[in-house]
Amino acid sequence: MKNILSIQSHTVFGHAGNSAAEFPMRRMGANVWPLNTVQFSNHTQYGHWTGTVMPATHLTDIARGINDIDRLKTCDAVLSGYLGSAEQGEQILEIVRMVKAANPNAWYFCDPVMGHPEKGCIVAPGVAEFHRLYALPASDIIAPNLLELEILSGRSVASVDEAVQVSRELIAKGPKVVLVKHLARAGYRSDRFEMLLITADEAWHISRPLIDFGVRQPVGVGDLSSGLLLVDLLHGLSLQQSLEHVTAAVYEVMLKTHQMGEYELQLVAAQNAIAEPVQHFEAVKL
Ligand SMILES: Nc1ncnc2c1ncn2[C@@H]1O[C@H](COP(=O)(O)OP(=O)(O)O)[C@@H](O)[C@H]1O
Ligand SMILES: Cc1ncc(COP(=O)(O)O)c(C=O)c1O
Ligand SMILES: [Mg+2]
Repeated sequence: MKNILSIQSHTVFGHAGNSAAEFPMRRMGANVWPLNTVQFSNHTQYGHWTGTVMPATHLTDIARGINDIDRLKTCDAVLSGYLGSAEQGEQILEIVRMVKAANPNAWYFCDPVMGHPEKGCIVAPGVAEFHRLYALPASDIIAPNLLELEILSGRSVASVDEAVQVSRELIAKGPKVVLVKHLARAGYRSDRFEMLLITADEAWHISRPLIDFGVRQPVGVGDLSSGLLLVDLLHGLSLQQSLEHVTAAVYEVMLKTHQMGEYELQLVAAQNAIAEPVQHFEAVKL
């Protein structure tokens, strides 16, 4: 069994952060150790929420406790996502160092959640800078959406070719794999949802249909995509197989959510389709 220390938000109601990633990762057969950066009533795109941002040292305190019982050496990957404060970022990198000291083969998978002015995802000040300056070089795999790719690289990205080029610039700074989770306006077509999976010498493109959710787009899609990709790669799937599985599984969740007329991702209802999607999309090597 693979063990994943997943450091993200927890929403008591609905699905974002760990509340979007934990169950699907388990459903795919990985052990998940959820470590929550915040405990909120609901995700921030509702516009208001209640709850608490964990003190930054709470994160290292928990990791130290796992080290004290000598289990950190069984951790195969640290996954980070939505942070409650920039200070938490420093502690997460300390945790990555602790895990890698205990298991030199462990990976650090960073989903650089930065907030989204148009969508209304709200993230604390300093978190974007933390991801650009410190998390990027420390990561083994990084999974930005288009805006995050532009902020990480300091470059504007208007096409698939540019996205590949800029991803390779990120790879030169640390990570070995870049997942561009949503190409949006930089994709080939405006009526498709497109992603890229890039290494130093491979680039894979995939696309699936867009579903009309109106103005209320479901949240947590990125968190779900990152979690599933990490499990697939840990299980030894190829880049192509992993990208195809993530795309189909997330599409199944989106379809189920739309069919049920819900705003929150219907992860439990779609669980069998996450594990064995009926949908299939082919990744194309660029
Ligand atoms: N098939 C689909 N049809 C319509 N919208 C989709 C589909 N798949 C994903 N989305 C939407 O695309 C957006 C992806 O968000 P984005 O900001 O690019 O990444 P992240 O989820 O990491 O924030 C989300 O708002 C999600 O609801
Ligand atoms: C608490 C919380 N966690 C995580 C996210 C990230 O969600 P997504 O996967 O859509 O980027 C959000 C977005 O609003 C959020 O409010
Ligand atoms: Mg995201």
